[in-house]
Formats: sequence, C-alpha cells, structure tokens
Amino acid sequence: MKLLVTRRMTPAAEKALAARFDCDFQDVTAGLTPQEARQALADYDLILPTLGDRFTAEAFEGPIRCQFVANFGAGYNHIDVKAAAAAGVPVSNTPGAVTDSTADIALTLILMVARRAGEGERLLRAGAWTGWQPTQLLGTHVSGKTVGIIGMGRIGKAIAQRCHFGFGMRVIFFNRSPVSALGFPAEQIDDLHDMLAQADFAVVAVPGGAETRHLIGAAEMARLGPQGYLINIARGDVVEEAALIAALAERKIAGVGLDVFEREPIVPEALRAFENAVLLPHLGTAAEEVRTSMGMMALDNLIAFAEGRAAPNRVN
Ligand SMILES: NC(=O)C1=CN([C@@H]2O[C@H](COP(=O)(O)OP(=O)(O)OC[C@H]3O[C@@H](n4cnc5c(N)ncnc54)[C@H](O)[C@@H]3O)[C@@H](O)[C@H]2O)C=CC1
Ligand SMILES: O=CC(=O)O
Repeated sequence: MKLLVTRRMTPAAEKALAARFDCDFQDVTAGLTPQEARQALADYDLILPTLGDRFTAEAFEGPIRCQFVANFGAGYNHIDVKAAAAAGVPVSNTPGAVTDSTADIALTLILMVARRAGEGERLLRAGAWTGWQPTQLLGTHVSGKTVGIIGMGRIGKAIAQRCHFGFGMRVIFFNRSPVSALGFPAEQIDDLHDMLAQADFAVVAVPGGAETRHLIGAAEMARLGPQGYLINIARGDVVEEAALIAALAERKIAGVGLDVFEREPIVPEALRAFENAVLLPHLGTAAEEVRTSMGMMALDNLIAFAEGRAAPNRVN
C-alpha cells in the first residue's frame, strides 16, 4: 500500500515505516493546504499527517483513494474527523506516547516564568549581569503554590502528579466530566472562574477545536488575577491571544508560558516584547525517543488497519 508521510520522521521511525509500506516521505516544513490534503487523499492509500496539515471538510470533498489516516500526534484538531468519517476514512492519533514529555514542558514553562529564567538568560547573554545581588530578578517560589489544571486528561494528570509529588503544590482542576481515583489529593472544581480565582498557576491541557476555542479570554484572565500565571501546552487558539496581550500590557496577570500559539508559526511581535512571557516553539514532544514512539504508534495503527484488525487509537 502506498503511504504518504507528510514530514521527515526520526531515522528509527522512517526505517520501521519503510519496512512495512511503500512510503513517500515529504521533505518539507510547511503543512499541507486543504487543496494539497485533498490531492493526497486522492493519490495515496494511507496518509501519516501531523499538525499543520489542514485536512478540512473541503479536503474530503474530492475523489478519495485513501483508506486510513494515522495522525502523528495526540491532538487532531487539524483534521475534520466528522468529514473524514462521512467520507469513509478512519483516523487515529498517538495518545500516551506524548504524555510525559508534554507534562515536562508544562513544568519547564511554570519554572521558567515563575523564576524569570528567560529574562535572566537574556540579561546574561547581553553582558549586562553585574553579579549576584540580594534583590535581583526576584521571581515567585513555586513550591507549595496552587496549580489549576484545565483539562484533567492524560497530560493534565501527568502535570498534576509532577506538581504534587515534585513541588508539594495544591492541585485543583476543571474538567468537563468527573475525574476520580488520581492517587493523590486534587480537587475538581466545576466552575472554571472559581478554579481560576484560586490558582497561582493555571495550566491549559484541553484538546483544541471548536468547543474549546477561546475558552480562556479576558474574563478568565481577570479571574486568575495579577499574581497568577497562565501556561498553555494544549493548542494556541484555546487562549484568545489578543486578550492575552492586553492582559499582559495591563498587568492583569503576572506572566505567561506558552508552547503553542494561535497562528503557528506566527508569534505576534507584541507578545515577544514582554519579559514576563516565556515562549517555546511547540516543544511538547520534541525528544528523539518520544518522536520515535509516536511514529511507531502511528505505524501500529496503520498495520492494524492493513491486517483487517481494529486500529487501537481510532478517533472517529
Ligand atoms: N504542546 C504539545 O506539543 C502537545 C500538545 N498536546 C495537546 O494536548 C491535548 C490534550 O492531550 P491529552 O491529555 O493526551 O488528551 P486527553 O483526551 O487525555 O485529555 C483531555 C482532557 O480534557 C477534557 N476536556 C475536553 N474538552 C473540555 C472542555 N471543553 N472543558 C473542560 N475539559 C475538557 C477531557 O475530558 C479530558 O479529560 C491534545 O489534544 C493536544 O492538543 C498534546 C501533545 C503535545
Ligand atoms: O502537539 C502535539 C500533539 O501531539 O498533539
């Protein structure tokens, strides 16, 4: 079967994919446009896409040869999975493989923004460090503070674990359905605004898509308050970027740590200008082993489909 892999993968993942399927590895950095996605659906039996490839409803409107789309990544908001199902194309993702590394990046952002690490490094690299001072670059102590997690799924739980066991933090969370048996103390709060008002660090870990678009806007940042930090490792458009820029300018929140942006790879100049904004280029899963595991998981789904078995991570 002919498989389109829309980006280059790790050598181990490419080797495993090429051993099983007739692969075209696209050596590009830009994602597929809806027109290119439509062409790919017409030309290939199988597709392994990733975020940035725009498999919109329009992409599924043309003639379709493709029988299975195995997304490389946990988030699949770039694929219209309802349109895919209507066109008879099953879609899978790679949950679990991404969990620990993405939780680690959330903790990286919490620590960097609270302890002003980016700001300190910029100062040092600029040759402006004059030596240790008792009152220089004073940040916020993370241990013992309250973390409020929005979306207590796989990644949310892994973040909560790290915060509880690693930093002795109080854990509170908001989730659309009840969550139990976490194995450590954590309080579910059903009102997002109430939860934000209690949080020192609010961490966004919900899936992207129409339901969560701009879930965090001006009103939510006002609830977090001038001592509160906002962290987003989920999808950029869950946080209303214009409202975030206004909140930072008006000092309505203490700072922000972002791994994701509304219009990646565009990061507004206004956002880049804030010293209290830590900005990472979507590094959540950027570790060799993790990207290989993601590739292997996508491959497992493709093999299951090709052998007539149920794909383990089907989402539609
Ligand atoms: N920065 C990065 O590199 C990465 C980002 N991600 C993003 O993280 C997201 C979450 O991943 P997982 O934890 O594996 O997913 P998951 O499906 O295990 O967890 C999502 C949680 O959010 C909750 N939820 C969904 N909609 C909600 C809403 N409207 N309000 C409140 N709660 C809601 C669900 O009930 C679930 O508990 C992915 O969909 C992806 O977009 C994932 C991996 C890496
Ligand atoms: O953003 C990455 C993903 O796996 O989703």
